[in-house]
This record gives sequence, structure tokens and C-alpha cells, in this order.
Amino acid sequence: MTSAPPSRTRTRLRVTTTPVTGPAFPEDLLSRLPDPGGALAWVREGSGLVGWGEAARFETSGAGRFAEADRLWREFTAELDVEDAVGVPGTGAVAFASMAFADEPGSSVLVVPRVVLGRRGEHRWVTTIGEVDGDPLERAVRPVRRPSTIRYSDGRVPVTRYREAVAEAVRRMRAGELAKVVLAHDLLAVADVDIDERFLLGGLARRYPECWVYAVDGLVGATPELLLRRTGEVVDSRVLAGTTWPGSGTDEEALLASGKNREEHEYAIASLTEALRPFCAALSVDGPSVLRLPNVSHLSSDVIGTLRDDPSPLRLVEALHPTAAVGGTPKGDATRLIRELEGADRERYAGPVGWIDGNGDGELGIALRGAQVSGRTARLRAGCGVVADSDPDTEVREAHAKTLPMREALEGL
Ligand SMILES: C=C(O[C@H]1C=CC=C(C(=O)O)[C@@H]1O)C(=O)O
Repeated sequence: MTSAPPSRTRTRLRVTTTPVTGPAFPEDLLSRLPDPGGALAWVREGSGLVGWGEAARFETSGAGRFAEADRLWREFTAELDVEDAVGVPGTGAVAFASMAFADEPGSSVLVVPRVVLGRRGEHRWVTTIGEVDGDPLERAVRPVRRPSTIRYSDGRVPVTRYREAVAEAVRRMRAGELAKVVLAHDLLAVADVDIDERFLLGGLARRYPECWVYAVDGLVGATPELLLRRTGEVVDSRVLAGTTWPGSGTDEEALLASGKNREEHEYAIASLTEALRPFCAALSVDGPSVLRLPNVSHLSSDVIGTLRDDPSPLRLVEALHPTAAVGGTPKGDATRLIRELEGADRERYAGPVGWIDGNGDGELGIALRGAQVSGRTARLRAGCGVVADSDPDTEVREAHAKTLPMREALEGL
């Protein structure tokens, strides 16, 4: 489904990026999101983009969802009348993207906001796309509402089924059917009032400043994993796989030395670098080291490359997704096993999420540590890499630790 304003066919849509200096620009980008719903965000350590309103929206599905979204975005941006007085990645036309995990079913979306506030290094700017009433920096912000009660219940893949799924996956791996699969379960949270996306974003940003806090079309979270950032001819990625958490009995030194976690990590690195290398003149991996977050610590590697041609961020993530951090090895076998053992649609969990601009730059993370928010409900999802050595009970505990950021954000901690 595609919708764009009717004006698009009559006059060229105007996009204006203006630098902002002085106190008019907010210290906290998230604090300017005006409404409880419809938040668009990609923010880390105070920098990034937030947006609101909808100048256009493009929805795609199926195996061709990335290519179709890429085509629609190119066609849309070719028709724009852009005046960009800042000229850095994220200025000019921007779309927030959230792509479905699986080819079928699932719907992916690009949302083009009417207003974007952005911050990158010393640059601060406002972009308007199409008609905008008044000064976006003066726009009234509705008070952020916190829920009084949150009730949790089993989702479509309850913990008991999740444990069985992990045990079955381990059996298949010991029988030599595949090397790694990432299995996930979900948890349903119901609040007493409609959930204010800004309440979640604020809590996540406060507790997880080293993560990318995101919101696109009701999918809200704080991901520690960068799938791909394109800045001109440079691409980089932060690959995570292999986890420990407080109370697990495995400290960070033991995580670095753990054969099982190193194996999980190696598959994730290999899947990313094998898919990215054909696009690159040079590619290097630095790691693993340990990324310490309040709820978990991960084995983490940084990948950096120089592009040889000019592929768009969406075409690049099409090649990379799903890496073995969220799919498995071999990719096709793992994806089929996920469908069989989870038996429920992941929707946009573990899919690419972030932004793209009209000049070919973009930042897309993996939609982890989040929830799909709709009215009073939030569906939380979390998964773990399973290899032949995995223990089902331990994976259940690890998945529980991975839902902590969103449980705390809902509870206002
Ligand atoms: C699939 C998730 O985490 C991935 C990212 C980092 C570490 C992971 C792990 O150690 O299993 C997972 O591969 C999730 O948070 O839902």
C-alpha cells in the first residue's frame, strides 16, 4: 500500500532544512515529540533524529519488500524540491524505516514525517516536508502520561513453549541439521491507559544511553545492535552475539573465554561480513570485546568497510538481513526452523529499523529490546542464539534478561 499527499502529483513537495542555533533547540530531542502516539525516533547519546506527522507513507511486503521500498523512496525523493542549508547525513528528505523480519507474512513501512529535528555533532537542524503549521520548535507538547498499572501475560510463544523450542533446536543441531538458530518468545503487557510512546522512549534513553532508542509506527525500543550505517562511501556495523547477565554465574572474562558464546558470535560476524564483502573495496573487523549494558553484556565486534559502488542502505540491509544474530546458520535452514518452532509471526521484531535520507545515507539497527505498542497493549519480544551446546533453561533466563529494558520502561523505573 502506498499513500502520498495529493499535492505530490500537482506541485513538487517542498523540503526545507534549516540550521538552528542557540537555546531554541532542545537539549533532549525526545522531549519535543508532541503526541503520545506516532513517534518517530532514532536517538543515541542525545544525537539523531526525531520526527512527527506524516507527509507520506509507503508499505511493502514479501521477499521484495526492501527493493520495493527502495524504489518507492527513490521515486518519491526524485519529485521533491529540496532546500538543505545544513547538508549532513540525515538532513533534507528523511524516511523512518521499519522492515518485517520474515518474507511472509508481515508488513514493512517507510514513514516520511512532516517535521524532523536532528542533531549530529555540532549541527542542529529542523526539516519540514510539505505544509507545516507554525514554527515546529514552538509546537505544543502534550503532557507525557505514565500508566498506573501494567499486567503481564503469556504471548503467542509462552516461556514453556519457548523452552521446548530451544530443546528441539538443540536436538536438531546435535543431529547436524544446522549450526545456529535464534529463537524468540513474546510477552504481552497491558496498561490501564493507552501507552504513551514518549514515556517508553524517555525511560529507555535514560537507562540505555549507549543504545539506539527507536520508534517507528508503534515499534518502540532501545537496540544495542547497529545493522548498517552508511555515511558516504563508508559503512559500519556493530555485531552482537553471545551474552551474559548479572546473576548468570558467567562474568565478562568468562564470556570472552566461553566457547559456546564465541561460536554464536563467530556465526554472526561471518554472516554479516560474507554478505557485505561483495559491496566493499575494503572491510575490517575489530573484536570481539565486551559491551556492558545495565541488563546484559554482549560479545561485540565493530565492522567497517569502504563501498565500491553506490548501493542504497535499503539494498545493503536486504543483503545482510537476517544476520545470524537474529536468524541463524545456514540462513535459509534457520529461517525455516524459526517459522516451524516459534509458529508465530515476528512482525517487525528483529528486522532493520532506523532512517534513510534522500542522498543515500542512513542508519539501520536491528529492532531488538523493544515492543510493538498498540493502544493499551505492548507486545515484548526477545530471543537468544541457540547452538548445539545451549541449555534451554539458561536461554529462558537470558531471554528474560533481554526483556528487562522494556519492562522497566513500562513500569517507569
Ligand atoms: C535476538 C536478540 O539478541 C541478539 C543480539 C545480541 C545477542 C544475542 C545472543 O547472545 O543470543 C542475540 O543474538 C534479542 O535481544 O532479542
